Amino acid sequence: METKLQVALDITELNTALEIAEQTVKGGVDWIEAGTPLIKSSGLKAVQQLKQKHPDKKIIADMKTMDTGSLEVEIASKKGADIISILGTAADQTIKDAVQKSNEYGTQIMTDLINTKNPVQRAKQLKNLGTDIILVHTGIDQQMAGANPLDTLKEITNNITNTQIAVAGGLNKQTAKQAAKTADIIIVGGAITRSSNIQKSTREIKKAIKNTKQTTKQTTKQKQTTKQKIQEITTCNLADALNRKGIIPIQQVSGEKTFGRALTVKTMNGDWSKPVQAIDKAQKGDIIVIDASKGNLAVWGELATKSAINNNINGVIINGGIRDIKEIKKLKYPAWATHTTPAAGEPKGNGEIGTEIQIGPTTIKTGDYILADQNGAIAIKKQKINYAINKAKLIKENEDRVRSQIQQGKTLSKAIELKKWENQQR
Ligand SMILES: O=C(CO)[C@H](O)[C@H](O)COP(=O)(O)O
Repeated sequence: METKLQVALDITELNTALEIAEQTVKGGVDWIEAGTPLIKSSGLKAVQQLKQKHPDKKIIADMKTMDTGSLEVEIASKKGADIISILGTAADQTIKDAVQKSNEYGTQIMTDLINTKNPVQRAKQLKNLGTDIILVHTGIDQQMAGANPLDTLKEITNNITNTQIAVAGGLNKQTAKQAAKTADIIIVGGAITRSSNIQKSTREIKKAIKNTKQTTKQTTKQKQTTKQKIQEITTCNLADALNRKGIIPIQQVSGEKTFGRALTVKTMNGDWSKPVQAIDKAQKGDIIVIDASKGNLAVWGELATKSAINNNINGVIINGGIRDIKEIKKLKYPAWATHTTPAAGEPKGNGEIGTEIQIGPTTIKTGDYILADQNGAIAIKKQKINYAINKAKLIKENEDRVRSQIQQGKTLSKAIELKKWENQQR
């Protein structure tokens, strides 16, 4: 069987999902999935409308059923689904009921191995329970921590035969191509739905999975670095990704966006001794984060800035005052502070470098990451950095989709189907 390309419409606005589906069909997609978020926000009319508009395409209802297998397969089948997804972690009885009901309706069951402890063992059981397609799947939340489905796919395809294998989880053109060497169905969500040209990206992925014999070494080469991802996101995306955690309440004074590890400094009002000593202690690429308890006197100015530039320090953030603004701006140095003032204090040597500090609601430790731009600054715990950046990028790509709809003349309220989110209980 030729490898199939299935687009996963994991979006919450039905009209947008239908428009995207249209484009993917033009790009040569084989199967169309009503993603779980789409079904949960718009109901099974998403499946119904997709089937009405694309009667020749297989429509997948990504129900992720965990219980009442028979009932959920029945309602999805009645609405026009050709394939219904059931969670592999569901009870065997749920799977059996789902399979039986799908046989009655002439539909198929795709069991999703997402989050299964022993995927190979469970896949064997699912096959014996009569499931038609086994899906190797790394969920979107797991992807944020850097996981991908390719290793599990290898294990599954080495151990399971005579059953169709699907794969999903952050696949892009390169990884889809690699996966298509062994998988029968390649499921792609974000790399198509969040791309700026849906038709083109569908066509490219479709083409890539056809030529699976060619070398696939480029996976790692093409992987975006943290630095590249940082260039694409803003602190607003990051604030959304972190549910408003880590906000440092300060204002930009000078320079552009910056990113780096925090070197913390605790000092007192106007005491610029420890901040200046921190310049000598900081590593290349660090950001000096000073807590001067919003003191009215400046603890940083032009000379400290010049010294920080010499030491390749990525910026300064001050819970307190800064001065020499004209000069610092001229140097384009990335600087944030609570206020500007012409009055500096004196170097008394109070405080500590590298100690935990608290600015507003946020505790910052040396080694935490900082992203700062025109909107403000955010501290990210080092254990959360990959998740935070990946999630922020995903949020940014979702916004891009809305952005392009506005560009095409839709109002914001229409593009996001705003009314749908109103609390209808009240
Ligand atoms: O089922 C899903 C999430 O649970 C997605 O549809 C699936 O992961 C494909 O989307 P993406 O390519 O964005 O990961």
